Formats: sequence, structure tokens, C-alpha cells
Amino acid sequence: MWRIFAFDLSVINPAVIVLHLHLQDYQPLSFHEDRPLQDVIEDERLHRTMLTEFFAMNRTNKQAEDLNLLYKEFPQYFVWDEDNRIWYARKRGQVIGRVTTAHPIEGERYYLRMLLMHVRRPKSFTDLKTVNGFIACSFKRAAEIRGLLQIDNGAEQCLSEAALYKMPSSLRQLFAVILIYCPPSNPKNLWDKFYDYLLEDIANQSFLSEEQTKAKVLHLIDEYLQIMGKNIADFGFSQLTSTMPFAAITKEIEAEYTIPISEEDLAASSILNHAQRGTFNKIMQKVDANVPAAFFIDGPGGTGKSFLYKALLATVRSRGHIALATATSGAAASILPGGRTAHSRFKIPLQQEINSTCNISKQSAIGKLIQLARLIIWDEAAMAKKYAIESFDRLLKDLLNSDSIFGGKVIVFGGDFRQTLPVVRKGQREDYISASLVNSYLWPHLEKIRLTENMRARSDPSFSDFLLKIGDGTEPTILDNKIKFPSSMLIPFIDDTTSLNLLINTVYPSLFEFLTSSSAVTNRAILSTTNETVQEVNQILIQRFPGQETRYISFDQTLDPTKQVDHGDFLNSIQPPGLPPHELILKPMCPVILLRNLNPAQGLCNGTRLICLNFDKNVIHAEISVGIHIGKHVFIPRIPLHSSNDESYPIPFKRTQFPISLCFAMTINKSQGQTLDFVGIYLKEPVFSHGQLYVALSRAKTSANVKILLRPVTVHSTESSYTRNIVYHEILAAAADT
Ligand SMILES: Nc1ncnc2c1ncn2[C@@H]1O[C@H](COP(=O)(O)OP(=O)(O)OP(=O)(O)O)[C@@H](O)[C@H]1O
Repeated sequence: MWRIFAFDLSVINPAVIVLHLHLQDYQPLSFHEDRPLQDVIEDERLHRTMLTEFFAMNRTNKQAEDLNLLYKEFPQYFVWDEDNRIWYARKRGQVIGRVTTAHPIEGERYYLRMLLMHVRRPKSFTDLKTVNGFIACSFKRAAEIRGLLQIDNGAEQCLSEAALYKMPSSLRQLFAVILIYCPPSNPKNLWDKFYDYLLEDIANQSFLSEEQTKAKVLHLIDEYLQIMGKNIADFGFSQLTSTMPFAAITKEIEAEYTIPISEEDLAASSILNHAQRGTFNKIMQKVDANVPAAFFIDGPGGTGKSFLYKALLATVRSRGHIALATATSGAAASILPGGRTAHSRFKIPLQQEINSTCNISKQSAIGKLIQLARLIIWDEAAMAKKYAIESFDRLLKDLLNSDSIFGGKVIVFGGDFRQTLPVVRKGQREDYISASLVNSYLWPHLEKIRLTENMRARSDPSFSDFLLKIGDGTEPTILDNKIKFPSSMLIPFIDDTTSLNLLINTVYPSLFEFLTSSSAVTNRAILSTTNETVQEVNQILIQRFPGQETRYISFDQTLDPTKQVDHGDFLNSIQPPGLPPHELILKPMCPVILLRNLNPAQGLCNGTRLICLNFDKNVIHAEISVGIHIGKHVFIPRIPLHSSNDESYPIPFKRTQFPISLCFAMTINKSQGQTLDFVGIYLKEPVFSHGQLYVALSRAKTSANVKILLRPVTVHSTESSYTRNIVYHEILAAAADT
């Protein structure tokens, strides 16, 4: 086969260097059968292996010490001389190091390998076993202490650590999140162990008997569970709950009725601009009359769409009605009071097809909630796939037994087709266009309303004109279909490192400010196009960030356990979109972004930004830093996260890690919907899809608060003030066609 297919036999580049792996004094030896054994034993050369000499170099060689390498990285900088059995400095050539594999049934050799894969610059076998000055009795124990091994009672450890903070309400939320995301084999046991901590605040209410206190705590946990679509009986607590003395009103509905209404949002309706007011009145008229209506509010970023939604939500809710706030992305949902992603709220399947349906029955709590709602808002509808919105239409028709569009409810969609479109993996331009709402049978039925006055960039009208031209694709292209930026907005390109440093220092002039005033700095971000670039910037910033670092290593498991040994290292090395990194490096007060909807009703959505406060082995204590839940203290547990069905990552696996990643930098798509005080745009590569440049620029309020770093296409290129802008004019034309 090798010959038939003409595979290369020796020209594999870069070369793969296989590194020895053995326990102490278990060096593999080869010697001639005639050689006397005593002679073999005394041959000092045979004692040396790649591994023992790796340790030796780390003890004695200054270069190895400074490089601070993992075993697998060592061959990139040093060459193994097999004859003399020594490492010497590499002068040229690129290689990849692979540590010989070990199977878990091999015991200590497997754990030794695990340590070698994660511990930098070990100086001996004993050094590998040493953690915080303590020499562990085995490699297994050392791996356990370093948090490299998944422990069986992770959920229990997580709760024990969180219980010490004495925050019973946050602990109850954590208990609910654990029940949902890491279901323990025996939830009742967990309950019995943490019962005293879960009720600390309620036990002080002396009028409640012990039985009632217990019932109330379960009832509160049940509330969180119901909001996340489960209930306490699903976890075997039915006997206890049957004694609950509390009204059985559906928690979903109760939660909606009790969403706090801020004075600011109520007052917002009185300071709307002319177009906002007209829209507000039109919609409220329909809500008051409770007659069918479906609107699409089309406004460029910053024209006050969210401001208008907040005014509408506050007004409808203050009249005692239910108004559901949803958005396509978690980031946009977290800006609205009671906001949830449309997918989680309406149980829209993740893979939508032409006739996919939402999994909500008429009798269910959510079904009833939707029937009761007087107004439903769906922000960023331009970013949703048309099939998702069509399945929402079918859901409403079914729940309300009506053939009218959206079951005859008052629905307000909002969005801006200049911004990024629904993601179509490996999609071509026509796939993006066909997936858009403008191509749905619903589009002609929506009453279009346009907002045009840019409220975000009011103080800089010329910037707001420039933004619109970028969004509409009317900014003149000068060179090779590229647009030119004024030099005042640019970070000069000198070389990659110098210019990136300049950008970082402009966006984050003082990282120490994070330690005292987190809000001043969390409203700054560096935006870029790809996950790789975002990760690169985040790594640089966390290194510079003051304070002691904590590392959390994920446990990556192939869904097919027989593939684990072959793919374990590979899985650790990849960073699929939507998953946290294998090695999460954090410091107190550093900003992070949540990657899953842990508890949307309590502000923990995919896209919520947080500030880390304390790190324990199995729980992170953090504070919400933006949106309506700002200042709230929360616990984040480790949860199993599944890789997406992306064909570029063909091995299905789950990564157990804290569902967060650093957010000094984030992708442009993730920033959609957020207003930032200062924006750095790092275009290492030009933008690659419709609306990205426009979304990135329109996060800022004035041109003085945006700095862009463009990397010229070639090293010698002088055109560092030009970049590509991608606009699909057919979408904008279809959206404008009412
Ligand atoms: N009528 C108004 N009076 C005062 N400030 C307003 C008004 N309308 C909007 N704003 C402010 O303008 C800024 C932008 O508004 P908002 O975030 O609602 O815009 P948007 O259209 O939702 O933007 P995007 O599409 O980018 O999310 C916000 O800071 C908001 O508080």
C-alpha cells in the first residue's frame, strides 16, 4: 500500500522525535549477548537516556533553565546525540517532540508521563513528585495534588470549597448548576452533606420548623432548576418536596413576574428620541390592545435599539404583564433585564433544518409562560438563522392554536443587517444570504421600522457617518478594493511584536487599575477576527497582569474510551471554538467571559463577563462585571463541555474545565451588542465575513476611542492603512426592500 500510494518514506517534515519514557532505574538497554552483564551495568553511558539527560540539562544548563521547557518541547531547542547520549543546543531545523505513549493500566509510568506533559523544567524524578515543597508518595498522588487527575467526587469537593465562603444563596445556585451539568450519582447524599450550609440564612427565620426550612431550601433550588428546564423531582427529591407548604405556581412564570424593573428603564420612555418614541407608541398600542403584530426594528449599531427594548420591557412589566426578552447571543441577552438567549428560552434545536420544531408542549411551564406573554422581544434577529425564527413561528402557532403569523402575539425583532450574519460553517456568500431572515417566508409579514440617529456616537457625528459608510459598503475603496483609515485611528505597523505591544499599551495603559477599579477596565477590549489571535493577546496580557497565577488543567476524554491513549495529547493541544483552553491561566481580578448558559436567569449566560476573585481547586469565586446583574457574586464549577460537530475536529470528545476564557481580547463576533469605552482592533489577518469591520468599529462611541492595528499583507508592503471591508450588498438591498 505504501508503495502503491507513493507515500513518502523518509521525507517527513518536520521530523517527529520520539522521546524515551521510563520510571527511575528502568532505562531500556540494548547490548550484545556476549557482553558480560557486569560490564553492561557499569557502563555509565547506558544509564543515560533522553529523559535522565533532560533532567540533567534542567539542573546544569543555563539555556535549558531559561527556556523553562516541557519534555515534549525540549527537542525543538536541543538535539539528542545517540552515540554520546547527550543533548546539545540545536542550531537549525524544526522538529516535533512526542513522548512515548503509556496506557492507564501501566500505573505509575502513565502518571509519570502525565506529569512530564504538564510540569516545566523538572530536575529529577523526585522533583516531579514534589508539589509545594511536599514530596508525594507516587507520581499518581503528585498528579492528583497538581489537579491533573479528574477526581471522582469533583462535585462534592466543589461544594465543600464554595461552602467556606458562607454565601448560602450563591451556594444554592451552584447546587442547582451541579445537578444539571455534573449530575452526581447520588444527589441525596450531596444534599445531606451540604444541607447545613445551604440553609444558613433561612435557618435564622425562627418561625420555620426544621421540616419547613428543608422544604423551603429545596423549593429555592427547585426554582433555579425550573428556570433551567428541570425540576427537583428529576433528581429523586420528590418525597421531600411533597411536604412543601408553598404555592405550586410555576416558577418560570413567577420568575418573570418578579423581574426587577429599574427606575432608569421606566424613565427611559420619557427621553426617547423622535423615531424611538414613534416606535414605542406603535408597539405599546398593539400590546395594550393585545392584537397581533410583528415588527422588525432595523437600526445601525448605536441607534438605541436596546435602549428602546428596555423602555418597552419596563413599561409592559410595570403594568403587571409578562414581556419576554430574548436575543440571539448571550452577550446581547445579558444586557436586557430578564434576558435569555432565544435558543434556550424557546428550546430551539441547535441544528436547525427546514421543518425543525421547538420542544415545548402546551401544558409545560414554558408553554404556559409563552401563552401568557403580551410582548416578546428578540434582539439580534439578523444574526439568527431563518430556520430558527421559522421554528419559533411554528411553536407560537401551535401553543396558541392559531394560524396567524407568530400565533397572533406582539413580536418585536430587532437587528442590523450590516452586522455579522448567522454563522454557516464553511459557507459561501450565497449560503449566508440564503440562511438570513430576509430570505424567509416571514420577512414580508414583518412591519419594518427604521432607527437612524446614532445615539452612541452622538458626540462624534463624523465618526457615525464613517461607520454607516463602512456598514453600507459605500466607503470608497482606494486600493485593491480596500478602504483607507485615517492615520489618527491607526497604530503604526513597525513589526509584529512592537506594534502589538503599542496596541496593548494603548488599550490597557495600566493593568494595575484592574485591581482597584474593575469597571473602568472591563469596558475596554481588544477585538480580533480569529480565536487564535484572541488567545495570543490574552496570553500576553495574563503574563503581564499583576498577581499570583493559578493554572487549571482540563481533563480531555474521547467519547470512545479506546481512542483515549492515541488522541489524549492531541486533544490537549487543540482549542476548538466555544471550548475553554486546556490550560486556563488566571490571576485574581482578571476579566473572563462565560462560555455556557450556566444560569441565564441569574445573569450567567454565554457571553457574560466576570471578574475572578478567588481560586479554589474545584470552584472559582467571581463577580459579574457588566449588564444588569453587575456586582453579583457567583461560583463557577468545572463542567464537562462537549466539542461541536465540527468536521475540522473529527474526534468527538468532552473537556471538563471551568467554562470560561480570558477576555482582555475577544473575537469581533463575541463583542456584538456590547458598548465599550475603548476598543483596540487587531487585524492580523483582514476581516473574512460580512459586517465584521463594522461591528468592531461600532463598539466605540468616538473615533478617539478606537485604535486599529493592520498588519500589511507582505512584510515590505507600505499599505498599512488599507484593509478589506466585506459587505454583502444583496442582504442590505433585501433588508431595505419593504
Ligand atoms: N434616547 C436616548 N437617550 C439617551 N441615551 C440613549 C438613547 N438611546 C440610546 N442611548 C444610548 O446610546 C447608546 C447606544 O444605544 P444602544 O446600545 O441601545 O444601541 P443599539 O442600537 O442597541 O446598538 P447595538 O446594535 O450596537 O447593540 C447607549 O449607551 C444608550 O444608553
